[in-house]
Amino acid sequence: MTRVDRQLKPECWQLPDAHLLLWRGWLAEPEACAGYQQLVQQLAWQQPSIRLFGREHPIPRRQVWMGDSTAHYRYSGTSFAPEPWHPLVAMWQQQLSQQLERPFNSVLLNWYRAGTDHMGWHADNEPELGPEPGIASLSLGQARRFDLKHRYQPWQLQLELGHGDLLFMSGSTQQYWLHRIPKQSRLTAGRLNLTFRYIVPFV
Ligand SMILES: O=C(O)CCC(=O)C(=O)O
Ligand SMILES: [Fe+2]
Repeated sequence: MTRVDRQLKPECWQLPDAHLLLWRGWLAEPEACAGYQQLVQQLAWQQPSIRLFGREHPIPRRQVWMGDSTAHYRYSGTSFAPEPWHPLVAMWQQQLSQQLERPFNSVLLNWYRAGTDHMGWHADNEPELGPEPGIASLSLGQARRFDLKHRYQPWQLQLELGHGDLLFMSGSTQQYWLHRIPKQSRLTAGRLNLTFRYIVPFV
């Protein structure tokens, strides 16, 4: 994919308290396909447990935390050191920082092996992300539904994130809106999602 293609206008929504931009096909088909295969095969996928109402539950998907060594990530009371950058992911990180004009020093990769893997309602509002985090989310593989709902108003939005699509969430989105990847049990193919973030370094 050329630079010119990537400057295509994104889709955007006039949503109160949110700022969302979506570039369909930010990665061209061959690059997206090769990326999916490489990352699924080469990364050390984990299934950590999270504590919910006093009980430990393994997350319903696989994940890897990757980034600069200073970008620690706190999850369920524990601080995780990131895996070193995979060269392909490092290349996308640089392209995204340039296009979106902001630094990203880490990425959470989620692998949904089939439609039964999912992620519940949450916001990416951890204190180490700062007050108005910019989150760049790149999807590869099976298209999945991405739901958003306002925390205080009866407003919802459903998007579909497809192979190679880039979604950028910024401004007050994480403060006012929750998002999730619901189960779609009939889907059998896998999907990868990479959320590039900037974590205030932990020294
Ligand atoms: O898989 C997705 O598209 C969403 C991932 C997500 O919300 C997250 O990593 O915080
Ligand atoms: Fe999220």
